Amino acid sequence: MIEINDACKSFGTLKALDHVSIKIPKGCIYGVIGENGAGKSTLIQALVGIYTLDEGSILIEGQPVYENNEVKRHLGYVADRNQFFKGYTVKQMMDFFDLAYPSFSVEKFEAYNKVFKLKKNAKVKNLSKGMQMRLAIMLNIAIGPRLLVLDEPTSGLDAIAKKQVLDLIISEVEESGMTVVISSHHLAELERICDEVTILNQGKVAYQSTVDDLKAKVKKLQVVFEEKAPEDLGKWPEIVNLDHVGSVYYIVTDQYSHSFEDKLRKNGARLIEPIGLNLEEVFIYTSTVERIEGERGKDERVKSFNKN
Ligand SMILES: Nc1ncnc2c1ncn2[C@@H]1O[C@H](COP(=O)(O)OP(=O)(O)OP(=O)(O)O)[C@@H](O)[C@H]1O
Repeated sequence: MIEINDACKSFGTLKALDHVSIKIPKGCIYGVIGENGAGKSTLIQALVGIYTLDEGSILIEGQPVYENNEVKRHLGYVADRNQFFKGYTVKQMMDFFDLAYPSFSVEKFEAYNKVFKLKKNAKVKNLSKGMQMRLAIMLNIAIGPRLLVLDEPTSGLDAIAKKQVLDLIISEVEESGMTVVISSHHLAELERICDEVTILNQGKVAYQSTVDDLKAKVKKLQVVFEEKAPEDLGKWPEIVNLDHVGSVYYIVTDQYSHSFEDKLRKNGARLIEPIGLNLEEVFIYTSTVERIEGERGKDERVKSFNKN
């Protein structure tokens, strides 16, 4: 279990993390998603013990991670830009990891490399960005980590390599029960592999949910009203985006339920048809809504979009 409690981190006056709290169950694949500059890398670097926090705490299985070698021994970290030793070959990097991590398995590395096919005598600096990313992922999974943290692991990978990387992560989680934290703005990929996600927006938690819940609550509805749409429709608290083409209204809600449909019907809706949303669209709609944690943890919402 990983507990991120009220994490705050500023760079000068910029709040890169603003009271972020996340609980990650063991064996979970957890997605941290957000736009450029949302704070994903800052959170990840605090999680792996590179940054200290200004306020709050991060505990991995009850232990702080910063300057804690015992915790770091069981932690794999794939950064968005990985640092390798200049002039080292793939084999030398493997030997280095074998020396540094008691749990590193050369056999596992060799098995992964049957899929990823890196030349062992190739110099790492001569590998493409995608190949370097594959190497970093193989090295870190071969540690057999309890926690694997990946910052934008699929950036720079072609479609086939992306699938291979994500499939490898899923099969390792199934086999070893490790916990994975993965950041990305490639949401379509996370949707496939993640159990839970936190959406960050300007350093704050904008949304936090299981992927299934998120998709069940955030829905786009196509609605036709008997006569005119209610005057105040754009002000309804359940609605995060509203559009219409002629008499057809497109309503995005982040509080979908049968009672919301009943409310629409009581207000003259004659036809209500859900339209599928993928996580990418869910992200776009929810990141326009800032959530402010109230004193008792109750969500109070400020809607930043322009209501019709
Ligand atoms: N070392 C630093 N010094 C100053 N500002 C920083 C530093 N690291 C990050 N920031 C700022 O903090 C904010 C969050 O950055 P961060 O890299 O965590 O975002 P991100 O969500 O990972 O973005 P991206 O998807 O572009 O990688 C940004 O405004 C960034 O400019």
